Amino acid sequence: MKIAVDFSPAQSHNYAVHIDALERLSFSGKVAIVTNPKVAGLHLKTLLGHIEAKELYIITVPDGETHKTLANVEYIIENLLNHRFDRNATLIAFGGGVVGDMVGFAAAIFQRGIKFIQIPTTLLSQVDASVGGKTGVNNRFGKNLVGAFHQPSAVYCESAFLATLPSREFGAGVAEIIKMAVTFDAEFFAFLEKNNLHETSHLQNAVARSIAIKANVVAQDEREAGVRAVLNYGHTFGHVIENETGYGRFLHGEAVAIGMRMANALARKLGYIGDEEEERISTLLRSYGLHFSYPVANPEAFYQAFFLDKKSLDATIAFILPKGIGNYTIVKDAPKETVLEVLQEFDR
Ligand SMILES: NC(=O)c1ccc[n+]([C@@H]2O[C@H](COP(=O)([O-])OP(=O)(O)OC[C@H]3O[C@@H](n4cnc5c(N)ncnc54)[C@H](O)[C@@H]3O)[C@@H](O)[C@H]2O)c1
Ligand SMILES: O=C(O)C(=O)C[C@@H](O)[C@H](O)[C@H](O)COP(=O)(O)O
Ligand SMILES: [Zn+2]
Repeated sequence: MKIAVDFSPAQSHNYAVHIDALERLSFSGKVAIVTNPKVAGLHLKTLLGHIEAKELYIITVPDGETHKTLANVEYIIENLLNHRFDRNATLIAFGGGVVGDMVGFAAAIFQRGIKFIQIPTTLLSQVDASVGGKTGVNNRFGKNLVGAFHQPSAVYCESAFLATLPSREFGAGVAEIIKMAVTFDAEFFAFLEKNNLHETSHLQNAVARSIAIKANVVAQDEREAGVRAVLNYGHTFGHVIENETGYGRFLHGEAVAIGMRMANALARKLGYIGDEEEERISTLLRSYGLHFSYPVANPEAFYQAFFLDKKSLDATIAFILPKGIGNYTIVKDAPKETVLEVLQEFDR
């Protein structure tokens, strides 16, 4: 199957997301596969069987969110310079979203931009991170605060790679799937309520639907001037949680799941969803182990951190909230007291 990411009329960077269709990839210029030791140990041999290149290098970066740093992007770039890479070169991001975001950023800035291909190996990176061209790294101030929009030239999602994924990582990917259903597609949400994604055919269906939603959104609004911000549902809160907890306690998808429940509590207080809708979303999250307790230690500090969010413009915070199920609203005037109430009451 193939899903187009079509930026018409500016078609220069259109590409396709290929699902279970990885055959032979041939390159005339130099190629570097960038991965981490875990993914390399599990799947690199399989990938190498699909690559044909005169000069191929493997670059490994350390595993984990704490390593999604500018220093590691520089490490990738120095490897490319050592091997005399030029503008005809291609990078292949082989791993989860951490590898994908860093490799995409390295490709965006190496000699002002070279091609890269995403071969995502986690559920989260297949349904979300590999599509749409958001690349970048974290720093001590927060998540993804340094980066660039740089679209891949192709994405290959192979379900076979997911066979080795630990169950917590599976759940983290489901969180981003639920995010897309809550905000864009009530029918998809009902599908998720009825069908367990541990069953292969349901998972295949959900992966394809999520990618189609994401492709459609980013094609309309590549640089997040409007609708793309909705893909940030749960993230305004979730990114603060990831940063507060040192990028170690929760996986990205888990922090987003907590963030979605915080956003839902705000949406309920502001009248955009009712108790029943809030409960339906919580029940679905709970069924994938995504119902974590997170008493907010310092609500004021948590609130101040929202101003570092990239959606915060001119000192205004933008909250992405569900409006019923399958629809969204972007709220820029949420009263501070109401937001603080949500944070104070959360999980107590
Ligand atoms: N650019 C975007 O649009 C976008 C979207 C969503 C998330 N993200 C970013 O993606 C990151 C999260 O990505 P992630 O959830 O893939 O995390 P990750 O990249 O850290 O991967 C999760 C873990 O799974 C391991 N792994 C990868 N593939 C495996 C496999 N097939 N079998 C066994 N283990 C495997 C990794 O080595 C890692 O330990 C965050 O940094 C987040 O900010 C970016
Ligand atoms: O593609 C997008 O747009 C998203 O917001 C997808 C998110 O799941 C992802 O975590 C993204 O990296 C967050 O974006 P950010 O701009 O808030 O860093
Ligand atoms: Zn995300």
